[in-house]
Amino acid sequence: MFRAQLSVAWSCPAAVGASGRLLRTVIPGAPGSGKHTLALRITKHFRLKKFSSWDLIRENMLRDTEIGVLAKVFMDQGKLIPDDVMTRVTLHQLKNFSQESWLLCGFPRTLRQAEALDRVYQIHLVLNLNVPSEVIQQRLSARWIHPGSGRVYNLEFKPPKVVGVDDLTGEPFVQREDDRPETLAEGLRRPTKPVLEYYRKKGVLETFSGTETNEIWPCMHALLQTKVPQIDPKASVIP
Ligand SMILES: Nc1nc2c(ncn2[C@@H]2O[C@H](COP(=O)(O)OP(=O)(O)O)[C@@H](O)[C@H]2O)c(=O)[nH]1
Ligand SMILES: Nc1ncnc2c1ncn2[C@@H]1O[C@H](COP(=O)(O)OP(=O)(O)O)[C@@H](O)[C@H]1O
Repeated sequence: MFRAQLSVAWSCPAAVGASGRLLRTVIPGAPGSGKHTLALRITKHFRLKKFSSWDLIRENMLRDTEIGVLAKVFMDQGKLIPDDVMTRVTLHQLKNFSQESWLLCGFPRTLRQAEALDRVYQIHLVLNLNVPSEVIQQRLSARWIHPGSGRVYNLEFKPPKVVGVDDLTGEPFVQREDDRPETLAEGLRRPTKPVLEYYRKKGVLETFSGTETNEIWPCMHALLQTKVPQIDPKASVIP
């Protein structure tokens, strides 16, 4: 059993965020490692604007854009979307938020994406999730999503109010094609080792190991408290 722990010493000066400097954070994360669940908690507690690569892709797929059609081909095979496409949509989205602190969820996952991001923005903090593969397999077999909004459920961890339908719209939810054990086993959607090594060398990588999001969250919360203003400093860490 893993214990939630920070395996790398905190490296950024405590003044970041508190000094009013913009904080650029990324949470790359393997499928099922809990990055979306944690990113939602982060934005509930801290003044960070969240961008999720999955939201960007999903919106394009729903609108049937050229990018959406292309993305679907790769996603259906359980693969990552090509670097140039993913980088272009992400950087385009960030352009309008040059004066805000942000959190990128699911990007970058390859060295090329990290380098492209670096050419435009200095990344101050990388939240790396280290969750055992067998735990991931189990979670994803129980992951259901509402395709319209991207809201994520889990029959064990975050069950809907009514089985089979989205809490807000009452519309049916579905399982993702690419959450099949066969596609996951290939590990094609994991952030690659070079991308993590790239950030480790820059001294911005913070690794959280654990089998439960609720175990990782207090550690992540404690770290973020030193770097970015909280929405309500008196609010409890409990999500
Ligand atoms: N059993 C269990 N499920 C979790 C936990 N954390 C997240 N989940 C669920 O696992 C699935 C994957 O989490 P998600 O945040 O979507 O992972 P992502 O693919 O890294 O964004 C979702 O269905 C979550 O509701 C946990 O600690 N335990
Ligand atoms: N940074 C990225 N580079 C390439 N493809 C991506 C990236 N982020 C998301 N995608 C594509 O969108 C899909 C859904 O994204 P997300 O929900 O974040 O993935 P997962 O749960 O698989 O980690 C991914 O499986 C992948 O096909």
